Amino acid sequence: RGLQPDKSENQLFLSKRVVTDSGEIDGGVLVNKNGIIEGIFTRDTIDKLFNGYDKNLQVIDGGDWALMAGVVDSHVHVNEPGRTSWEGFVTATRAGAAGGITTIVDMPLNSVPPTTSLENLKTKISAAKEEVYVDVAFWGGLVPGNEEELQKLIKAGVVGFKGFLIDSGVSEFPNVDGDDLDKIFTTLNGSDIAVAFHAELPISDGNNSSLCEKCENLDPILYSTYLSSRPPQMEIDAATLLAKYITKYDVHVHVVHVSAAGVIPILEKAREFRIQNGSKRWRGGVTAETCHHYLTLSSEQIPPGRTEYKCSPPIRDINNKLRLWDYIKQRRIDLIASDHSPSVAGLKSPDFMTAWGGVSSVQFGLSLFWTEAKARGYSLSTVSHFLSSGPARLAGLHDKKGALKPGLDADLVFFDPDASFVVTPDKIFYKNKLSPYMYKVLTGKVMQTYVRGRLVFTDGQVYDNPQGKLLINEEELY
Ligand SMILES: NC(=O)N[C@H]1NC(=O)NC1=O
Ligand SMILES: [Zn+2]
Ligand SMILES: [Zn+2]
Repeated sequence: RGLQPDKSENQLFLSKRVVTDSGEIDGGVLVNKNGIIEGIFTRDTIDKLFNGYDKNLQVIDGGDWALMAGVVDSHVHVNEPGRTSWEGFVTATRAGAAGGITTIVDMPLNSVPPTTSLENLKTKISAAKEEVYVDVAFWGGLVPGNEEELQKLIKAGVVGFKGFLIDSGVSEFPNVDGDDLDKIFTTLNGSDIAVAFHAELPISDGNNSSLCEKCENLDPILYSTYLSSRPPQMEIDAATLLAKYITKYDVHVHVVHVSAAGVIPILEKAREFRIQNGSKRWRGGVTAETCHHYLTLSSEQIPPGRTEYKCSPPIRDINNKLRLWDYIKQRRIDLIASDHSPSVAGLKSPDFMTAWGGVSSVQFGLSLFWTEAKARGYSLSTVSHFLSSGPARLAGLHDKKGALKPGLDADLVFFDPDASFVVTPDKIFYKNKLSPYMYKVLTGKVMQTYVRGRLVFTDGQVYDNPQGKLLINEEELY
């Protein structure tokens, strides 16, 4: 596919279902030449204001397709440079475009080097700069001893920091422990940005804290063996530790990929303490994310040897999944992301104990969430709340991204909420065509994606000339 049409005109996107924060309207979104939303109008107003339409106005009529804010996926492991055979900026952002994702936020680990210093961020940026199909922002990484890099990374425009409380699976990104946490929280006290944690703590049984003492005699081909090696208590213990820091320091703490539902009340108690003490931060500066795989899948349905389902924390039982959905309903979870953490097929051998932990799903988030959400009676506004505005708010991008509102970037998706499709390898744009959703039927299909008013995906194809930008402070880098 060649070049897309120039964006030299104002545009009017029409839809019978324009999805705003407060519900759907029959109307349109006016976008200026710079790709910024000028206004949202009802059909009546459009007929009056744009009577006969201006010659210089390009009208794009989606008809019955819903018009939504682009998805912001705040949790994507792009892995470039260093593990580019696992994923890369070209493939991850093309997959994003095909999935209605208009901004991804890259995780600091699995790339070599990891994003733990300003120099390393520059290395990553030179890899990303060549070609991105949607906008890309960056998390910085927290590892033992990199405190002096944090302010530099903030200046360079990282959206926040991410650290592990348990082995990360890659040796160049060691986890942080008690002493490191004291330093990190002291260094970042009062800062605006979020500090995100992979929140599992190893269970210590006294003298040995191996992850799988008791599982050694169990069959590693069975999912249940892996599941029993990472019980909910590991997430509960980590959340309890973070709650202590939340009450001591003024830092936005975000827990990524909550699987164990019991984490949520612990974080809420810590948030309540913050709010009682006058915190003016969004959600008291305590937020929780869960992922599509925890809301879509459950442990009972994972076949032996199918390690494309392996991730950490693990996918738990159906009761846990239903509790997470209750928290979604009650808006006690703040956002949903993919945690797309791919690898090459060779690392996904049938042994659950040794296979790479990570699910690939960037590109399918919108349809995955809608498949479950529609069946539960949720609106598309709810979808945008969890997939667009929540993640944009976490990443501090809410003045540019995440909603259909005047002044924000015209990152738009035409979504057919009634269509369905089967996930097949030929539809996948990310690099390694592995997925726990392979051959599953999903409801809701991304028809077109626009980044700042520019068409990047249509008719199942991504346009060849990339329109994405890196969301960094370029002038602070060189
Ligand atoms: N290193 C890495 O990406 N780990 C991720 N994979 C996963 O399943 N959970 C993670 O945190
Ligand atoms: Zn993680
Ligand atoms: Zn992750």
